[in-house]
Amino acid sequence: MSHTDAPAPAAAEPRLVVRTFPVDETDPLIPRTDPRNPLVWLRRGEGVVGLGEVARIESSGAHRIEDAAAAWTALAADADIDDRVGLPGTGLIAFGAFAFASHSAATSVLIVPELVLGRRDGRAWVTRIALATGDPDAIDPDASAPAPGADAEASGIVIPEPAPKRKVPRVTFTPGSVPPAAYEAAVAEAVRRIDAGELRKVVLARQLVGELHEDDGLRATISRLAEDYPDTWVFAVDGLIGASPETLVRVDHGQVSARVLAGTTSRGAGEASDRDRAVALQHSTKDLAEHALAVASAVNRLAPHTARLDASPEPFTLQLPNLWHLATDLKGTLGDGSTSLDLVRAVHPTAAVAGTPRRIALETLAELEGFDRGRYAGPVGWVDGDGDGEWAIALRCAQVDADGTVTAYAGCGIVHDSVPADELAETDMKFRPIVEAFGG
Ligand SMILES: C=C(O[C@H]1C=CC=C(C(=O)O)[C@@H]1O)C(=O)O
Repeated sequence: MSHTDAPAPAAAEPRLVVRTFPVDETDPLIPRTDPRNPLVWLRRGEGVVGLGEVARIESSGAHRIEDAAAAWTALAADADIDDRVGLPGTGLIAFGAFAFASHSAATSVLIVPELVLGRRDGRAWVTRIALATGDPDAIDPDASAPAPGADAEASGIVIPEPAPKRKVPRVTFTPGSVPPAAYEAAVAEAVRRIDAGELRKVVLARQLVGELHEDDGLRATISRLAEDYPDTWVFAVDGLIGASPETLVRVDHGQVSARVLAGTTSRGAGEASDRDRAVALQHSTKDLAEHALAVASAVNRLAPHTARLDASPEPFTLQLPNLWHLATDLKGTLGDGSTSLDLVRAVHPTAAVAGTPRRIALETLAELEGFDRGRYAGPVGWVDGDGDGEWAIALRCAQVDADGTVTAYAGCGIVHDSVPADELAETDMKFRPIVEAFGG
């Protein structure tokens, strides 16, 4: 019997082989990521960047988050993981970005990179992820368990050199489908509906659109965001790029946290006027009402999953280079073994990006905005093999499409005493990070 007549072996399911090693240093991270498809998650210089792609989970529709979560759990359950660092972001991870709305044409993605470089708490690491088919001949020998004491170098892992610093690409933005006057009219209509008792709050956004001609300039844009807005989550996932100050939810070994933002004012010109603006924000009935609804939506959705959940007693003012926000931090303990993606599903969309009541707010914003938000205001972040992860709300961001179209988004919470011209001015403040990071 020739070998071709032998019974075919059962097709083996592909499985991920994951090796994390400590290394001396991975700084700077952003200049080492893939120039064309950067994967980035950073705050205050710490976090992870990814290169390459070994697996991608795509989903869409009303069940996009739970479908992705189930596929991820199945993929991770089978993975062969050797993590010699043991920090958040080491071992197996996927970067993710989800569409805001169930009806969106945008796909939601979880991307497993081939190489992850990270730094946290003064430690640096590299993770290599390979897809093995189960056929011993197909397994990359370098990706199988390294000999005891082997390090990244001995395992054949080469850390990419950082690219030289370059100027940010220049993108000229113009209003998208909602010109400024139409935005003001939409805000006025939302206030009318709120006053008529149809809903209490709705978040209305508008877009700016531009064209990117240099497809490898994105690392400079992301570096600029990280330099100018170090206290935000700077992210890049599948062309979605931004610097969000709002933590949707983090899960780390049973600990849950979130930062809820809603209520905004501009920075003052001098020190005294800047302080006055923050104090006025903290006492503004309009902003406090807008904020309280956002906190209530997050707390009500997280509470069933937590054994304990504490909120900072009063909203505090969060200073960013372009504006002040009202902020509330939530901290708690997981009560039901949920993963970070389970909690993402539970809380998204909060009233910081949708409104109250949620269903009516979603219908109202879809009608009054008149465009597909794509992944703007959706969850963006990462999840690990145990389900822990960090997720922000994709704000102060733009989606860069394969044809070079750049769509930036900004929105405002509208309540009964919102003034259309003020809300329009607020969107301009919120566009600033992303417009400037594209040379504007
Ligand atoms: C919807 C956005 O911001 C939200 C987060 C913080 C403050 C907000 C506000 O004051 O309106 C928004 O709720 C956006 O930046 O596009």
